[in-house]
Amino acid sequence: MSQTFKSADVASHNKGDSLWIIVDEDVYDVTKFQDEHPGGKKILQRVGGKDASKQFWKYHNEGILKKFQPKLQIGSLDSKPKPAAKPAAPAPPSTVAPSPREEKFETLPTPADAHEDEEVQATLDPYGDLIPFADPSWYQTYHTPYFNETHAALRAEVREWMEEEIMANVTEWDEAKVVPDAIYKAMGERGYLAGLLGAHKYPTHLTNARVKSVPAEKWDLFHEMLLTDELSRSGSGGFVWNLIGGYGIGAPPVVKHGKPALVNRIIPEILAGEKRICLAITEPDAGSDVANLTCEAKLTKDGKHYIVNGEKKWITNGIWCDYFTTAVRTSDKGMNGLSVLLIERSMGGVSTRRMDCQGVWSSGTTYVTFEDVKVPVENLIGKPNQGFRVIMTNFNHERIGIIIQCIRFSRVCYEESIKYANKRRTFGQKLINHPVIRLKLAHMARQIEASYSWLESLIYQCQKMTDVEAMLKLGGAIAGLKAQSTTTFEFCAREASQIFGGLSYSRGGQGGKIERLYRDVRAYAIPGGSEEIMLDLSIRQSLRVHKAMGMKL
Ligand code: HEM
Repeated sequence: MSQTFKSADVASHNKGDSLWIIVDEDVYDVTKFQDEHPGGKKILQRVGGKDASKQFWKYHNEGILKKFQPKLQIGSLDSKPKPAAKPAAPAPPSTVAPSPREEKFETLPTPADAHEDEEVQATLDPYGDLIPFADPSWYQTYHTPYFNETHAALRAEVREWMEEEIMANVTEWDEAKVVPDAIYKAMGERGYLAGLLGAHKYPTHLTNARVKSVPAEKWDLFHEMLLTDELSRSGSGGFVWNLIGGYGIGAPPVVKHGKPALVNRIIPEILAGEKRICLAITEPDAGSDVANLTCEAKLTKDGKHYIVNGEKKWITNGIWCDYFTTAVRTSDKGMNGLSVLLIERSMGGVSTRRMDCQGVWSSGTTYVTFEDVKVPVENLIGKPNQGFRVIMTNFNHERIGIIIQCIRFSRVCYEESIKYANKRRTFGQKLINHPVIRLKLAHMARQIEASYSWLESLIYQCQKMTDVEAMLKLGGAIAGLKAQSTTTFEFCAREASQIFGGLSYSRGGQGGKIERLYRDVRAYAIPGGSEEIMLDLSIRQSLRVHKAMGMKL
């Protein structure tokens, strides 16, 4: 925005027929916009020709400016400092430029002997808004044994994308119940889909896409965790599930247990973001109780195909998917009669319809029917009647994804609340000065930090173990943390809602993220194993493992 104005130039545009306002030293022409302003036109006219920054920030959050700037901003005041030139390539993590709203931060001197201690890594530069507990502590100069410069570089890359192309649109997409295909495609091109496979190594053999800021050979599970975490800053389960809800649970079983010919045929296009895949397990009558699934697959007499008939319900992304990683019954022996088949929409007999749900609107929750779908035996994932094992191995990855999202959504609730509490005044005080509000924030923060520390430690264990070892040894703890993170999310959404009051009861606006997340809670507390099932499993499974280790009771 090259045009500059003096305050006096702006002052003359103070009537309905030519109405300009100033926000943060930028000049906006709201003449045409005033009639559509949701807050009314009179309120704009009252500040016509003036600096309306104070009033603007009282009623809006940052997203509004980002969204309307291209349309309404006509220039800046001559008093506004010129922005620093943007680096051409992503800045190395040690020189990540603070955003204009960031405060300058003086890094405390590090004890010289810290570098001699191998266990203590150098801290990374401060990043983000530096609100305590609103980001993981390693963003805020605290020591970390898990994250290094490659993680910091990925963080900068993803956050830049989110800020520039995603954040301002999330509400609109959620209301429209869809995310543009171009965003999913970008997930492929940016190498993010490949990085989210839950594999210990970046799958260079299946894709040419690379993550710009992280060399493929350095990719680890903490990069994957960070990627999901940063995507979740959107504050929309619908957005995150649209991008990774189906893919993140539908693709890994194929890559891990599918025949090489099948993997090589379908996975590259999926990783490129050109084709979509989902996981179809749950049925109208069987959720966590997977041993009772009834969708049947009968082998043809010539042994070359399965004929699949049955229904699947609450299938994330189903309406948009080309491929369905599907649990089917191939014999009547309970959990020993399940198999997993990769069903392709192009085979015919596959119908999908959108389900209207309480939350995660843009995720495409789907009811699927299979009618005499003829599936070649080459599409069997794993061995016949051993599908239960494939499904179980997948659950850890699914649950960890849910945990990461829930913890970040809890942080979003906390962050939005603490920002709002620092500007909203009641009874002559800012909300933050009321102890009852600080108590709410403290209860949110303690649960967020406890959950996140457990998450980091479990990711580290996963990084060190094989999938099978992790499935056996960590299944209990991961189930426990899933329940911990969903209850934390529910708590934070509720408390944030109390802090925002009516603003989180109506959709959109300042409390919009809270209203949406409050509706999204159940989409996390129920699927992937409900809280009740998770808590029970956490003890049962852990006891079983520790008995095998030689536990003495
Ligand atoms: C660039 C200028 C502005 C734009 C683009 C804008 C945009 C919007 C939008 C999109 C909303 C709907 C609620 C939301 O999504 O947050 C809104 C609501 C509102 N705006 Fe503005 N606005 C501008 C300036 C102002 C100014 C200067 C004032 C006050 C002097 C103001 C007062 C309000 C009020 C009171 C509401 C209703 C808030 C509520 O529902 O709680 N706006 N505005």
